[in-house]
Amino acid sequence: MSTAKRLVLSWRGRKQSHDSSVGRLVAHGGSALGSVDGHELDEIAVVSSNADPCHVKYGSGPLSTINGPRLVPGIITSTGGRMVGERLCSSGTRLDVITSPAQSGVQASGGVKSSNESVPRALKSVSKQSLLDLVSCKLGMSKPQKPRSYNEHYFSHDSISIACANAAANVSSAASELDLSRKARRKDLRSKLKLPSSVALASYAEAPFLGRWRTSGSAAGINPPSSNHLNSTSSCSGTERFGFRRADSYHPRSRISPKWTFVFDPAGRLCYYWSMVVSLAFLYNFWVIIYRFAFQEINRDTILVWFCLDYFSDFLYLADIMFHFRTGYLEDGVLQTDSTKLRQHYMNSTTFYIDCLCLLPLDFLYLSIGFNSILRSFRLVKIYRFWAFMDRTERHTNYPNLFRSTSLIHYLLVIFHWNGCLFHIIHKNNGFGSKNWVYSDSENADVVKQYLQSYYWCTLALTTIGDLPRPRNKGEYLFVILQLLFGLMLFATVLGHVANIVTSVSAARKEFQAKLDGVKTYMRMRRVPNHLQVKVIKWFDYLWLTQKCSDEERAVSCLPDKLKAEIAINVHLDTLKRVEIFQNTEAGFLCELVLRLRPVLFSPGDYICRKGEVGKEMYIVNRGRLQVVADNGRTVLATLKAGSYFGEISILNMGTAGNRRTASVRSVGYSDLFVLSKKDMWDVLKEYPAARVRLEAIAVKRLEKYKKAPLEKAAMGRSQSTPGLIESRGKIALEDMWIPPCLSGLTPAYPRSLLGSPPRAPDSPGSRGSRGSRASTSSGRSHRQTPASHARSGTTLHCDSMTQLVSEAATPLLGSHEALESEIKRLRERLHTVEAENSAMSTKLNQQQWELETRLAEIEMQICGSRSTSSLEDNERNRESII
Ligand SMILES: Nc1ncnc2c1ncn2[C@@H]1O[C@@H]2COP(=O)(O)O[C@H]2[C@H]1O
Repeated sequence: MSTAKRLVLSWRGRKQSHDSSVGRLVAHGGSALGSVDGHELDEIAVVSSNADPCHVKYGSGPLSTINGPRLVPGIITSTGGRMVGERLCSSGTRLDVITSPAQSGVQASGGVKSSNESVPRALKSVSKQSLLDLVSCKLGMSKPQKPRSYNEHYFSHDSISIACANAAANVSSAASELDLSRKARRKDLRSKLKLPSSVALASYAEAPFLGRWRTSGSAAGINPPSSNHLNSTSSCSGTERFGFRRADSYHPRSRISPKWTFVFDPAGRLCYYWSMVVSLAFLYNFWVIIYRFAFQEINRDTILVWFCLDYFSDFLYLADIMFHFRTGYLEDGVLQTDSTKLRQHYMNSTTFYIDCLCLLPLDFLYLSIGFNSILRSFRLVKIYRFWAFMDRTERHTNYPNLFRSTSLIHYLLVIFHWNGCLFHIIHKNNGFGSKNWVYSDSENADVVKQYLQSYYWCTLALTTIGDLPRPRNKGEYLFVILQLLFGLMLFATVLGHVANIVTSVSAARKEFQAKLDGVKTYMRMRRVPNHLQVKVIKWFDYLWLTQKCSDEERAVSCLPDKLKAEIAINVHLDTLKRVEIFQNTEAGFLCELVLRLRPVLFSPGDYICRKGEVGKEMYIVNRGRLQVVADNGRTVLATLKAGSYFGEISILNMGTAGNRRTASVRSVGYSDLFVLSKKDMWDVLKEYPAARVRLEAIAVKRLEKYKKAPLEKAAMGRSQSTPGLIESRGKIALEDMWIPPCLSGLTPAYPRSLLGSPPRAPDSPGSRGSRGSRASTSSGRSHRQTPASHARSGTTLHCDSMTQLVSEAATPLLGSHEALESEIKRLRERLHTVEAENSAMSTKLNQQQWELETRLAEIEMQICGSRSTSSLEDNERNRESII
């Protein structure tokens, strides 16, 4: 067992026996998923896993290198302004120790590969983390990266020491403690490894870097550490996988002249453009070889030009072989970048032999048989490159049907071209005994005309249009029959392709039409009123005109969740950013929300919500105009435009009417909104208590603003009859509610106790919490309802709902006995609802409280754990002390 492997095991042992937060050991073997079975560990690196998201990079895209930077996809790598040592000193509470086989003692750290147990966790965290990164980048939340010194780039022994020294000067005493504990831990590790002190945990590898230039001077001492292969990735997007780096710039001591090296990512753009160039070279051969063979006359005057073009295309073929030597490939899903492996992989592949075959130098035969372009026919084997290029273009293009049509036409033209040239060759060689069956003036015409005549003949034959000169002998008959049969097949194939293209072009329209027809049939069957039918059809019109997909969720349903999330972020985030309520909130919070948004479309005049309804959703205006209207439906209290939001008050239970809508909102024209359900909102808020406090604070402010606005007046005018913006009077038992004495005689079923309460006495002992006038109560309420208190209080909803009950109970407008009775019934029902909600709310709050406490305890444990020294005894002591 290698020393490094022992290190792994020893760390694993420690990991099992201690809290996992103390250190995380990540083994780096040869296999993609970090299995160390059968692999020697050759590299060791220490990476802090709690780096700032924007200072942390993952394998760019889904791929990572195995032998260059050696990253398993999803493993966090240090990239940011803070070097590892610094992070270790200042904030790291968890260490990832990456080991791999000792090439010469412990050599350069080639990168990161996780141990079996750490991989799934890392992958999981990464998918979320990368989304967070995406959101952070989109929001511009990423912290500016500090310019890094050479030492900061790499976590060599020196760099760690220097970083620790630098950091020690800056960080707090707590950080220094952590620093010390880590130094002790490193010492401990060193002693376990029995390595000389000059060999640091983070060592260098002699591995190439993915898409990076490096110097040939890759002596152990000056090699950069592997983790940097992604360090210089330009953005948080993690999409750029090709870049260059001079390794001599890594280390000031380096005096070796730079020799550039690079590896191409097969999925990268560079590879794509290169395949385009090679495809052009192939196309040249594809069109020209047969043409020059059929019409050899053209060679006489232009031989030099043809030579130049031929050998230029050969040069491109040759360059393609070189290119292949430096093109990475995937092994177990991980991009290989090791030059030796790349070379071996290419040379052992069929592609290599095909590429060599393409360049078979039959040209030497020119010397004996003279110039004949058919000797270059092996160049056509390169067609595999052309097909690959076409496939990729078809996958990537935004106009697939246009591309398919163009490609089909091209294939047709090429087939006609080859067929025409073949026909001309037969004709030139005296046909099948006679030349009567071909056009007569061919002999005298110039080359271009002869070519066009042949092409024309083939077009007639292959499109089965006919009108060909009649064949005379058997050979001619046979040839023309074959031509016509081939033409038939070709025609059928082309028709099929064209039909496919046309179908896919009109697929969206057909689907839309089918939906519309279905709805129309349904409305006719159910005798839906005409005006409604017209409204529905207009809604479809708008949908079609704005090119909206009626079922956006279904459109992306086949994608994996992570991709869906990324799409959702890109589609919705801009809208969310405009919404004040979500500005300056945590990226993770937004990320969670964005995944839960559903687009909806409202027609002109539609009420999105009505005052007094139970609020179940909040809305964000993406496009369109909406009006907040008073009860009468005419008084407009506010107009909402893109970027506005509404419906938050009831779903946050902030209104005086608890979870009831405080106003009605109507769509003026077609409105394009995002809906966020109450459940989703609360699910997210559960995880982000700070965001919740903030949202509630904004909601409180908004409520106050509404109250100052005309809404208050409008609401007051009709607040006696409807739930809504009615001022809080505190919590009053139903029994204590006041009934106007004039009605008491008419209410035999009504509890007598109710009648005893003084009429709307604000200071009544029965009206707990009621103080002062309506206005003062209002301000008192808003004062009481601080976000924090609201967030913590499980009684707010109860209070609000009861307030509403009180207000409604205090309504003096009930004119008759029946009305009173029905009102009592209604109030009782509502009371039950409110009680049910209240108990559900308290359960939720209890759960939240429990979660917070647990989290707090965890963090305390972590802090204690990270301060501990590496020794077992210390950890044990810490644990005890925590307990
Ligand atoms: N005066 C107002 N100005 C703007 N928006 C309002 C006003 N009154 C109510 N709203 C919004 O309309 C929404 C109606 O439902 P909610 O009470 O849940 O939340 C309400 C607010 O978001």
